[in-house]
Amino acid sequence: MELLKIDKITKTVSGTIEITGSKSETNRLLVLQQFYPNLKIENTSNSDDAILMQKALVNTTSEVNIGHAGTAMRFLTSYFSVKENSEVILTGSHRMKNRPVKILVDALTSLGADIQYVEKEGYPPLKIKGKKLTKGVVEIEGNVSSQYISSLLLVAPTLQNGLKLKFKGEITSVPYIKMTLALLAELGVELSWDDDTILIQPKPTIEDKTVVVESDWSSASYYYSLVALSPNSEVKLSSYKQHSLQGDSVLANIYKNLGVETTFENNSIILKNTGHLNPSKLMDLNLIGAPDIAQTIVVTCFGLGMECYLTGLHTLKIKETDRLVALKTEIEKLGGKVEITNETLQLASSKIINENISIATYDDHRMAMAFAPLATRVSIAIEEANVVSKSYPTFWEDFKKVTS
Ligand SMILES: O=C(O)C1=C[C@@H](OP(=O)(O)O)[C@@H](O)[C@H](O)C1
Ligand SMILES: C=C(OP(=O)(O)O)C(=O)O
Repeated sequence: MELLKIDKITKTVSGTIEITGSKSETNRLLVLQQFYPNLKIENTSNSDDAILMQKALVNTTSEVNIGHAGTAMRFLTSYFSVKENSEVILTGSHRMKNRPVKILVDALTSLGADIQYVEKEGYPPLKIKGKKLTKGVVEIEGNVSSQYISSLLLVAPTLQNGLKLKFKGEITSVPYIKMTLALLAELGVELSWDDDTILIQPKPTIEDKTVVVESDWSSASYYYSLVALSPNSEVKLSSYKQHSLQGDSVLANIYKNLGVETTFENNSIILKNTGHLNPSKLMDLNLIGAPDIAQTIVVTCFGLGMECYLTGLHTLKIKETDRLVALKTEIEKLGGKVEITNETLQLASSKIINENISIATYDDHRMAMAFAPLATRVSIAIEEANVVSKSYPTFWEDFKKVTS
């Protein structure tokens, strides 16, 4: 699928959709399942990134190519470092070769790992020779990506003395670190987090355990946007919990201010357009804990003609693309006005002026999915629409189901 043209939506948005398990939870549990084979996982993510992860973990060849899957790249760096007697080249897409891993590689090397850069220092591909790591204390910078920390935490209970991890400076995307710790705790790993130090005790085996993954909140964000932009709309999504491990569940609170009410019913959430919205209100949010929903929120505000000021966005520059630049470029094509710095984005209250604009997606699934709800306003086209498969392969079928 190359260019996907979406006609202006005229129908009231409604319907029921099943979304598969969180990509983040799935990728953590898949690593843990290698250490604890009696762990069973249900409602796993059907995303490309989870499938790539699953294949990489059972790889027997000399090279693993992880494509665009950043979380998988970071988690596998630690996984292969502790896999004794293995040797692998861990590589990825062109973009992956420009997403930094030095902080993680330095931390693993200080624990005794054998990792070499194959091309550019600080970036994949990596040549990793797996060995027993005998050290158990590490210091790490926390402000670039939480994935480095989660990566270390996931292998920590397999180290002979566990791990004492001390942060240097601020920490970004904290809910993802808490998710990692919560999953370890669910498997019976003893751990603590006090001030700047996390302690993980060794855990060679676990009791039989089945974990049912909650569905993906980042994927749910596109329906929040669609409902916010569509009067009288109602969409039901399964399977969600009121007490989520996913930081993106903050969506339910954020979208209250964008006219969407969330009701938890059995295992589902029902999103309803309340019609209560004050478009002259400024959306002023710090998204340091939920970076993946930034694009969705900016586009919703643009569609509603609202001003929005987002902070805590410094990690967006090193994701699938530079998401700050991508947002500015594409919103301005439609007639909006956006100002960005390295960590903030300001959207002026503006109207969509141009129709039938083709939105570039920059190999970024979230660019495609975030802009789709603007079809409630104008006919629009999405370039390379199949990029969505990175996290949500059935997105277009599901989107069509509730919009036509
Ligand atoms: O640990 C995870 O599953 C993730 C952590 C976040 O990355 P950063 O910590 O790099 O912001 C997030 O953006 C990514 O999509 C998934
Ligand atoms: C940033 C993302 O993923 P990753 O870092 O795993 O490529 C994402 O899914 O938005």
